[in-house]
Amino acid sequence: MKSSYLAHGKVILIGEHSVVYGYNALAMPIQALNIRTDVEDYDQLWMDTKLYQGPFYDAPSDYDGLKYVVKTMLEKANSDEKLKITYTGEIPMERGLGSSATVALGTTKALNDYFNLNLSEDEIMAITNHAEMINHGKASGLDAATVNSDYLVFFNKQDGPKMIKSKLGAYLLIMDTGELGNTREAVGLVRKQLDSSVDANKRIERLGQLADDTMSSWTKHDSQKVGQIFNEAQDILASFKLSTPKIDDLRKIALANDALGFKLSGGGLGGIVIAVCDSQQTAKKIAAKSKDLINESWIEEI
Ligand SMILES: C[C@@](O)(CCO)CC(=O)[O-]
Repeated sequence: MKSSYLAHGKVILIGEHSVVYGYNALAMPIQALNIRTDVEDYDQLWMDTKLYQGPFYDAPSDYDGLKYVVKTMLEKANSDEKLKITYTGEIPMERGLGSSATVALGTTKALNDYFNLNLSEDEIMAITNHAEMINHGKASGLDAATVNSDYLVFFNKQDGPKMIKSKLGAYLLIMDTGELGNTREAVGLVRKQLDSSVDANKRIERLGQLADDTMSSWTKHDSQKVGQIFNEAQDILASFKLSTPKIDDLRKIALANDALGFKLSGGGLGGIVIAVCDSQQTAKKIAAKSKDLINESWIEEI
């Protein structure tokens, strides 16, 4: 017997970090980046990824979220079946592209099919979110919701995801700095500042407001305004020490070459950055000018 599930990555447009504290955020799926999870019977419980091939529970601690998913699903199926779980495709890890949520969701859904468990969407998301908690210490649920959506997601912890089908009428340039951004560390760094500074709390609140402002500008197709909001959000994220010298350099290049706005995306401390552009040509020009600083880039119509 065999089952498989293809899950895609995500990019946070605005609201990273503030979403952990209950504010709204906006994130979009990236269909071009995806990972397929295949489950089949085998002579032992086995993991097969590009970076690790071996007994599932002996995998490095980076995979602790997945170990939780497999253990939970085997318990729900009341099974001790030996399985080989193979992950194919690539989403660069620790970049804010949702790789951990993608494989957690893919594993939960593939095992749900394999064992015919018929779990509800809520049960599947609860397992995926718990894996994300294990991976990141504190997870808002935004990543899991977005890798499970084919549309833009407006999200807060209380109400969950709301699908947004309208387009802004612009292009999003996504650039991978190649620097590993550790989400657990980034979330902890913000937490520490919030615990000791009233001003830090005001800045997080403002970040939440900026997500609301983005949503209203989005429905008015006001890409200039969204660009301005991105720039302010980047200033706030940088004030929490989540930016890096490379991100700061990329910002200068993007803004000097007609980007409407620029910010980091995801946990920060490296990872990906995003720029809103009025045309595909502008996005391509910025990517070309940034080529010595980045690993890869993608352009999405938004
Ligand atoms: C930094 C953060 O807001 C996004 C990580 O992709 C954490 C979270 O939402 O769980």
